[in-house]
Amino acid sequence: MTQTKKLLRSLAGEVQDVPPVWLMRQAGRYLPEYKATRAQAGDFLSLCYTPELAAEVTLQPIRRYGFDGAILFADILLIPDALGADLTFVAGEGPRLSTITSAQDLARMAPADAIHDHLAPVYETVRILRESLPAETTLIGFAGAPWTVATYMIAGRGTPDQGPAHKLMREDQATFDALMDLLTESTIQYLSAQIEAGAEVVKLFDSWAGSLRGEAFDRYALEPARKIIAALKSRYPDTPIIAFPREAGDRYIGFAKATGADCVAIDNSVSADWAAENVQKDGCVQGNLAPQHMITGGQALIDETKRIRDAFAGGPHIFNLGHGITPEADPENVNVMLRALRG
Ligand SMILES: Cc1c2[nH]c(c1CCC(=O)O)Cc1[nH]c(c(CCC(=O)O)c1C)Cc1[nH]c(c(CCC(=O)O)c1C)Cc1[nH]c(c(C)c1CCC(=O)O)C2
Repeated sequence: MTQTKKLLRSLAGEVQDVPPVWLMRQAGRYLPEYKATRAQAGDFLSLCYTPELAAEVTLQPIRRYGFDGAILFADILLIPDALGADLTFVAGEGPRLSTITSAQDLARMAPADAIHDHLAPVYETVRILRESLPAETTLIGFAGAPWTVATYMIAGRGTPDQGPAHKLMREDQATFDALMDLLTESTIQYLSAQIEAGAEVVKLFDSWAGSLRGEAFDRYALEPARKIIAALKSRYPDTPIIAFPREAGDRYIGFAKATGADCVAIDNSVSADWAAENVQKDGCVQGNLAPQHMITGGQALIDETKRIRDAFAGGPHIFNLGHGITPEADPENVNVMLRALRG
């Protein structure tokens, strides 16, 4: 079928004069309407698990900006929560979970196929969104990649260097590998259910891929992505998949080919010129404006937006940031970016 949605056209390999655009974390605390709905929900997890409210915050940035992609409002830590990791979000401090530092800790987790009751509200959010999004907007589902999710499950919180996860990998590889396998299987099941409910694209966030080097990158970033993508493609061959091995550096080269991803999202630690030459030669790329420009704005935001658009103009491209938009961003700067991009 020939695609009419802009985002799906780029994912199918089409080169467009004006690329489709959406922003990581586009539903978030920089928007006053998000803060209002979050207050109504009470806390972040209640927002994630209340389909009508999760759908509402997903739609807010679409109404305000007309992005080409709407990303399901949820979180990568909902899989650990569904597995029994007792997730909470401490205001101003981020996520807290039970820790996994031994085979006994891991044995307390539920099996992969037990996640669906807990995650049913997320699938319901997807169904609501497919009915309420504008016809031209593509719905993106997502999950965290096993390594990134494992770093939170092992440490019980976010860590600057993923130290606890590296330690478990080194000292008890059997437990580490078993956790990675559990997450790989859970992710296949979770993303399959999102696609069944109506997600048109899925994205795999490996936010901490950059702390894996050499053979560890192959084994714990590349290989799980390959397995997940192969399983999804065998069931849903027409659903495009975006992989985001953040801060992979030169390991971005060949990542799409090695994993079967239709698009690789590029963070802003590499230049657009470099990524166009080395990564986009294999297919669609997404990225890679530095999120700080959404705080600072001005002519630099306009110039950078155009420079990135032009650097990627020779191949399929989805315009986005290199990482999530931050709470300090000025909502008006998103309009400045959109005018520069589309004008
Ligand atoms: C590592 C990670 C997480 N979550 C996510 C990642 C991977 C992407 C990345 O690297 O940023 C992904 C994510 N988190 C959220 C989305 C929703 C969709 C969207 O992008 O708009 C997505 C795709 C909502 C959220 N997830 C979170 C918020 C803020 C919660 C709030 O409203 O207080 C949002 C909008 C909370 C969250 N969630 C997570 C952390 C560490 C935190 C706390 C830090 C913070 O507050 O930003 C885990």
